[in-house]
Amino acid sequence: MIIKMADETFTIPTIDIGPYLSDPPSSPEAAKVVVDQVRQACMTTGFFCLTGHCMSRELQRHVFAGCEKLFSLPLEEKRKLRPAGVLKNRGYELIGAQVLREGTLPDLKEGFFISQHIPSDDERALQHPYFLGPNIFPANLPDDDLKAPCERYYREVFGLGCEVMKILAAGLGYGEHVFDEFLSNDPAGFLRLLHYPPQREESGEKGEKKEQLGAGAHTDFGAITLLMQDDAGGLEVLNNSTGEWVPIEPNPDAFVVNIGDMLALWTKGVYKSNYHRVINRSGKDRYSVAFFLDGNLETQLKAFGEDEQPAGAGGAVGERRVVTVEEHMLERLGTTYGRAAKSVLSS
Ligand SMILES: O=C(O)CCC(=O)C(=O)O
Ligand SMILES: [Fe+2]
Repeated sequence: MIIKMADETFTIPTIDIGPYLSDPPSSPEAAKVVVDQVRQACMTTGFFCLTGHCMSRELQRHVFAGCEKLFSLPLEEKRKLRPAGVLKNRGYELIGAQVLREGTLPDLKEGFFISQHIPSDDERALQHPYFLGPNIFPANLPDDDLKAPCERYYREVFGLGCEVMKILAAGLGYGEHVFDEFLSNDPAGFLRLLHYPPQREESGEKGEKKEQLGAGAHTDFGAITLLMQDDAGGLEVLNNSTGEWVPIEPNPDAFVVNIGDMLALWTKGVYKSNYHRVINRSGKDRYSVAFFLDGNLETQLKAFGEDEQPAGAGGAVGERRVVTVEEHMLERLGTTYGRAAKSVLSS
């Protein structure tokens, strides 16, 4: 019998970025330590817990309180919160709408997307109707319960995400302006408020049912993700060399930051976009808020230091085509949500 030992080299560090952010600046040496720690995390697990940020605990609590109120609305109210037209990533996402891992049951979670509010007749929304458009909020929740804290949180977490991108740029060696274009032209970013009902570890008899997860194993599509989780726990990261799922313990002071597929592509896999999943074994409801930094929809995704290469999905074999951020996002969203539709149809 082979007994798998826990791999102590697979650690998800907690990195205090305070010395990098501090105003007046702390010593260049202290800022460099932050840059190096972040680079190391990106090259190994692709995950770190970020502390030393300026977001207030009060705002975070306010957003979580908003999540509870939103998700406890009657289902028929939540179902109405769907965007018009082709706009994705706004409004309510039903339990079971997404299958992140092929072969598993639809995820046991419900979500709600918020982004920058852009009126539907705005030129930017007309040009990018899939990702730029108006936010949707439930009419029967006071603005102060959900809209106001979430809009403020969105602005602040976006700012924090941009700071993380600066730290990444400082460690990458392609110059401090390497992400300037990506972060220009109304860069896209999305908040996803998430609710995971409690679940039993195994649903159904062994072998009879497919695996049920809160969120199936997946990598994130964008550049980076900043996640605020409550105290329920359940987020796990894959240690590829042992196959073990490593929990990320909740820390109210920390954002969980992870590298997404775009950074892996830019760095040709030097920065890891790692698999993670959620199983809510806490016996109570779990809430989390993910912020995905997806950037300038027109940016072409190609590895740093290369003029052109086939990137992402969508390019035919042998065709040297570079996809844009928008094409990449559409392809990834199409795959995971398409799977859920198939799974519902076949169940
Ligand atoms: O809820 C979590 O802890 C993780 C969510 C997640 O991985 C995602 O939405 O991509
Ligand atoms: Fe994720």
